[in-house]
This record gives sequence, structure tokens and C-alpha cells, in this order.
Amino acid sequence: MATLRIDGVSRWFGNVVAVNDVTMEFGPGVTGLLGPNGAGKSTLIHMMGGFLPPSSGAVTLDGQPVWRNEGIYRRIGLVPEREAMYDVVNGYDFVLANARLHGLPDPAAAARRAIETVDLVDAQNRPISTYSKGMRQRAKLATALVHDPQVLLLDEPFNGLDPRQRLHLMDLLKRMAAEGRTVIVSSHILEEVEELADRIEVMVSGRHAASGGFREIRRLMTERPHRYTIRSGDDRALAAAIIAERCASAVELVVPNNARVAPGVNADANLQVQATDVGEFVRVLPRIAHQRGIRLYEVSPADESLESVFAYLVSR
Ligand SMILES: Nc1ncnc2c1ncn2[C@@H]1O[C@H](COP(=O)(O)OP(=O)(O)OP(=O)(O)O)[C@@H](O)[C@H]1O
Repeated sequence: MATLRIDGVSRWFGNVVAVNDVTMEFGPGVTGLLGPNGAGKSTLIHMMGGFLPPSSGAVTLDGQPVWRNEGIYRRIGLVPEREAMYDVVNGYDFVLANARLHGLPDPAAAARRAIETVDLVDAQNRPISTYSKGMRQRAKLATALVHDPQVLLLDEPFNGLDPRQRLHLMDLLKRMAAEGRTVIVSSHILEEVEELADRIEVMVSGRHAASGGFREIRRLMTERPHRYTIRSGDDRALAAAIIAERCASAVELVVPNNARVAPGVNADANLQVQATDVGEFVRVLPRIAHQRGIRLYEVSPADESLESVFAYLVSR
């Protein structure tokens, strides 16, 4: 059993703060590290893996600092996001080289075991250049597993995998966790870690934004206020009706300077609506439009980008 602890950790590169005063603890089982691009997930994973020192704060494994601690490196395996591999080498030799780097007593046996674990035996003698994305991912995983680490760190391991390869990797990671390992998987897609992770830690802009089970994180993301852009046959009348129904906290009529304001002919005007209860709003809107004989031309979420969802989590 291994507990990885991040205590008040920050990491900056010049004047870019990649990780900002983060405190988290990871125990046995699978934890999803979720956040949009640039949130600081890779930087955090590299610090957890002992590849990068924190600028301040401490990363420890069972109380021992990770950075520059050879004994600890033996207990951690890291699967990096980047694809760079020695393409001319075959899978077995690639894993064997890592077993030797770790100074294992029987590197050949360790390499064979790791290759079996990731189900790459049939392809082990082929050059890596002939591997599919999923096979490459498995070869990287085998190198990270070759020294039988208690902690496994995987940076965006599902990127580019097809559904079958994804299921295969999920099963493998679940097995690793069932054996008592501490498995940490980063992703920018909530659904990707849904099935796999017992717990999810959310990072946004270098900060720790939320943590909990999949359902809690999903609820936090969907229950936030939503903004919609609406184009209709009579924006003014619709705005008044929406406000009267109490399912929105704000309605703004946006009329570009050069647009005509006559109802029904003003294609550039729109309503910006801040819906308080999304379920209620999408139910009520067609009804009130129909009752008043107002045509709806467009109803689209204005801020559904992943960044805005995450930004909401940080601003709570
Ligand atoms: N070596 C570096 N030098 C300068 N800036 C860096 C360096 N590494 C990371 N950063 C910056 O730190 C921030 C966090 O990057 P990081 O790669 O950790 O995020 P991420 O959540 O893993 O995103 P992605 O999924 O896109 O890799 C970004 O603004 C990034 O540009």
C-alpha cells in the first residue's frame, strides 16, 4: 500500500505558474486527475514521478520525499503523454532496456512478465514503428511496470485509443488497482475516467478546483448556471416572458449597432439568457414561445466549452 502526498506544492516556469499551491493525497485504487489543457496535470504528474522538483512544497511517498530519492523511484512507474519512442527497436528490447536501467536482478524475466501483463506477447518481436497507437501505449505501460511499482502514473493514456483499446487499458488498470496499487490517470474528459476512477481530483489553471466521486463532479458541472444565446421572431416579447417565468436570472437583448430592430427581420439581434435551472428552462422555453406565437430560430448554449465548465468549478 502506498500513499502519495502533495503538500502545498507549486511549480513555476519563469513567470508561468503551472501548479499553484496544490494539496492532494492519493491512496490505493484508481484516481482520475481531471482538467482542461494547460491545467497543470502533466507538471503535477512529473513532480509525483520524481522527474521534476517542486518550486515550493513537498511531494512524498509514504512520508519520504520523491525528488532525488532513488529508493522511491523504484516504487513509481510513469507512462508519459508524449509518443517519442525508439521506433526501430522491438517491443521486448524496449522494455528490457528499462528493466536494465532499473538494475533489476533478472531483467529478461522482468521484461517478459511486463509484456505478458500488458498482453503484447504476439507483437514483442516487431519493431515499434509497426505498432498501433494502442500497442504503443501498452509498450509504454510495460516499461513503467517492469520494476513492479506500487504507484502507477499515467498521463492522458486514453488519447487516440479506439473503443476496444480503451476497454482493454481500463481492464488492465482496474486489475492493477485491485492488486493494491495506487493508480493515477490524467484526462481532460470526465466520461473517460467515469468508469475507472474511484475518486476524481479536478485541476483548473494550476489550482485544485474540486474532488469527489464521478457523480459529485458531474453534479457540480451540470448544476451551474448556464448561458444561452437565443434568436427568435420577437426577442423583446420573449425576453419579458422568460423573466416572468422565473427560470432565468438575467436576460439581455443584444442589438448590434448597425442592425434593424423590427421584430422578425433582425437576424443579427439575439437574447443572452442566464438560466438558473437548466432542466426547467429547456422545458419552459418552447411552451412560452408557442403560447405567444413567437418563432424560435436558434437556442444554443453560449458557454459550454470545457474551460468554462471548469472555470465555474474554480469560481465557486
Ligand atoms: N517546461 C515548461 N516551460 C514553460 N512552461 C511550461 C513548461 N511545462 C509546462 N508549462 C506551462 O505550464 C502550464 C501547465 O502545463 P501542463 O502541461 O502541466 O498542463 P496539462 O494540464 O498537462 O495540459 P495538457 O493536457 O495540455 O498537457 C501551461 O501553461 C504550460 O504552458
